[in-house]
Amino acid sequence: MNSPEIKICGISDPAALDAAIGARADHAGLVFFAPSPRNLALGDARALAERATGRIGKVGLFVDADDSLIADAVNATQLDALQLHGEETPERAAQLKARFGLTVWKALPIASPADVERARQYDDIADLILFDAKTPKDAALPGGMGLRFDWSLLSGYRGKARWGLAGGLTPNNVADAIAQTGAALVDTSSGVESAPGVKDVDRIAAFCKAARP
Ligand SMILES: O=C(O)c1ccccc1NCC(=O)[C@H](O)[C@H](O)COP(=O)(O)O
Repeated sequence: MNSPEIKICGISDPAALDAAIGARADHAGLVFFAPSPRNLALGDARALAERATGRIGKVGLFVDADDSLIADAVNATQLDALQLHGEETPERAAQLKARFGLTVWKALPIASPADVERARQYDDIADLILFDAKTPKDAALPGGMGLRFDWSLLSGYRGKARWGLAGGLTPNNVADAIAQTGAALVDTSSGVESAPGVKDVDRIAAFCKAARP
């Protein structure tokens, strides 16, 4: 089994951050999307980022955000990466990469082979493609809903960019997900929570141990 990088997304309190760091996760996801139960006010994000810097990667999560929101978040937290989780086009992703000079992850919602094929449009732009489960059209969130997709859809994927797997990953299924897909990174949010937006430090530890025994 390959040893993938681990991202714990939707970190919103110091105990969860310390648990991710203690479990040797590689990235902490900080959500800047108001409808999310994990959304961070800039002041809270700044405090978490100060605790994280030098100990874990800081990935800012945005959904079709304008430059000013991204700039405010970057200035407050010195993000290491931007995760674009909306309808951002390759051109928008390239524009943000040029403006902020940061690593750019593009999340793609997956439910069909055609959805996977879209990754090719970001091949020379995104530093990582994050394959995530497509959420229902009327869903409040485009991610972070604990939904899985059919991992076999990725078996034929041969893009240039590194790619990661998200969507419904838990301590109980992440080892299978890695074995089945060979993902270079695994990402979870709901799967390590006791309630939406409430991270469970024991589940964070269990997820990281299962992903990287
Ligand atoms: O986490 C959120 O609240 C969120 C809101 C809006 C867009 C994306 C969001 N999360 C992005 C992530 O990277 C999640 O970790 C990913 O979607 C997997 O979430 P889950 O299925 O809950 O593990």
